[in-house]
Amino acid sequence: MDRISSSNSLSTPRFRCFDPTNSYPDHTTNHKHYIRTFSNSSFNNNSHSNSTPEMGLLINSDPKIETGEAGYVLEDIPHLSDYLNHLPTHPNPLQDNPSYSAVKQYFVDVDDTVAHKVVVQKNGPRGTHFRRAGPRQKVYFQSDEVHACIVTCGGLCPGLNTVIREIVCGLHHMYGVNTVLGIEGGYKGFYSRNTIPLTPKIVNDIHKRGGTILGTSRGGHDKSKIVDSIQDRGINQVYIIGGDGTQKGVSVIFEEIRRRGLKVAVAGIPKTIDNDIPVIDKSFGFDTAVEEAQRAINAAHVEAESFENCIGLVKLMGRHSGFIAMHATLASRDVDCCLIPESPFYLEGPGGLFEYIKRRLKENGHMVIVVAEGAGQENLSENTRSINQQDASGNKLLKDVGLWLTQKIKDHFSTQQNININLKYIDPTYMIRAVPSNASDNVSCTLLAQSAVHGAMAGYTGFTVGPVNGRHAYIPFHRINEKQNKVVITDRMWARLLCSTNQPSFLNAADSFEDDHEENETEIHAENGESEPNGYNGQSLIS
Ligand SMILES: Nc1ncnc2c1ncn2[C@@H]1O[C@H](COP(=O)(O)OP(=O)(O)O)[C@@H](O)[C@H]1O
Ligand SMILES: O=P(O)(O)OC[C@H]1O[C@](O)(COP(=O)(O)O)[C@@H](O)[C@@H]1O
Ligand SMILES: [Mg+2]
Repeated sequence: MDRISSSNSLSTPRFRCFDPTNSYPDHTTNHKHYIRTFSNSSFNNNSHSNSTPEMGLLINSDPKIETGEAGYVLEDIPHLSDYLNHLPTHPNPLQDNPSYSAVKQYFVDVDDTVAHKVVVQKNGPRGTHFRRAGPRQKVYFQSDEVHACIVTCGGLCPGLNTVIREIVCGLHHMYGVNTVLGIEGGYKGFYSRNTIPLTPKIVNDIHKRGGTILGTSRGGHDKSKIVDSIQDRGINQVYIIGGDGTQKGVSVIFEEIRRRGLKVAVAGIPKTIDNDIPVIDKSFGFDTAVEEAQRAINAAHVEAESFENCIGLVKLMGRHSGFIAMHATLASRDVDCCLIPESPFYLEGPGGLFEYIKRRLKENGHMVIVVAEGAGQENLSENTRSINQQDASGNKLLKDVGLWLTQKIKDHFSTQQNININLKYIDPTYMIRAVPSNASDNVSCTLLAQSAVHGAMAGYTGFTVGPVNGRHAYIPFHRINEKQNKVVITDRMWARLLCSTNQPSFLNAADSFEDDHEENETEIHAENGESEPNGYNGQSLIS
């Protein structure tokens, strides 16, 4: 097995994945290949161990990348045994669980990996793969040894409570774990808030409620204090549920835990209503958000139909990624125009928004516009745009594109066209975020939680779990944190949307898009190479 830095080699030898949770004769030699460990004496969960490489622990934090035949690449995740010697293993208790023991295939095979891309060319390389999630034959924790904790960070998203519930129940029912702590109020809760014990009884009904029973927050990520708190409490499995910001925070926490040489498994569970996390097919809560957005769009349509020259305008979530707006538009069929951050638009002149509005009102007497919150920010004038203002987590604060559009449309039609426009603006953001997850998201949450639990019990650490082409995989942080997932407007999904609304593409007359946004275009093409042809990360909703 070779370890490489990046490239796909077609000439590498035949390969067998090394999985420390299954017994193979080449176990030790293989693993020592990329992580050298001199000692595990620094493992001490009761003092703030500050082991450094100089003190005896040599830690390689490079990505674990292995190659195989025909351009096969495995982007692997860290394992506790990478930096801790002589960790005892135990048979997986699921082997005695009647639900799992009957069929061997319920356990993950050592060679199972999940392909990042499913659309491939006949002679192309096999490409990037991730380790498949699921139960292993061996575990690295005994049931009564596990002290787990769960924290939720960032904005709300439907399904948070379901994930909490299923981690607690998964640990208890599958692995006999009884000690799970809830950290209240996001990252800062590790050092400034109380904890609550979580048992299957306490979490029994929480999936029916919106929000998170643990509370959440932005900001307050203090790596040292968080890891101190983890050590002080004797926690050895950390489940962190949150979005793109949170996953960056998990990565930092994991690095510190590894630096201190702690036997603590760290698992990130991606939560993003905006669907802006790369690699994974989609995040839990997304389907619920799209479904809930239909209510706002329906209301806008009813209003628009009822008044003369009426426009229903709905602002949906999506700071940098227009997935909710795009899918809500495609689902609704009542939307005449969808504006997203990835597709710059303009108001005046041929091919612009005003021209289109005028035509639709003439043809139909009313129209519905859906705008993602991050759309058109480049159009908002300097005095309406909040330059450099950030929330506690460092996210740029956006101005309300809905209010801006409302004003611009009204001004334009009353002064320049002498047409009195009725405009009904709906911002359902917090109503959408606060609902409980729907049935399909509940299933996603359950699978995510269980995959995270299987991974941590098997000693894996420093990973984010998520569906990749419909199969759950353990994804290394560098892949999750390297970029944001965005709608690729050169992919066919955007063409489908343009076709369904019949709106202008805003591409033809916008010379500025080609000239002034050269960097943007490069980015779009680069991303296009990374994404599936359907414009979605993985599984297509509409093929
Ligand atoms: N680059 C980063 N490094 C460490 N922590 C971060 C980073 N970015 C965000 N965080 C922390 O992650 C948490 C959630 O981030 P935020 O952006 O608010 O929400 P989300 O995770 O939903 O994107 C916050 O507590 C924030 O301090
Ligand atoms: O008002 P808040 O709580 O900062 O949340 C608003 C933001 O939350 C989101 O819904 C989700 O953002 P996160 O992924 O950072 O949680 C964004 O679409 C929106 O801008
Ligand atoms: Mg975010």
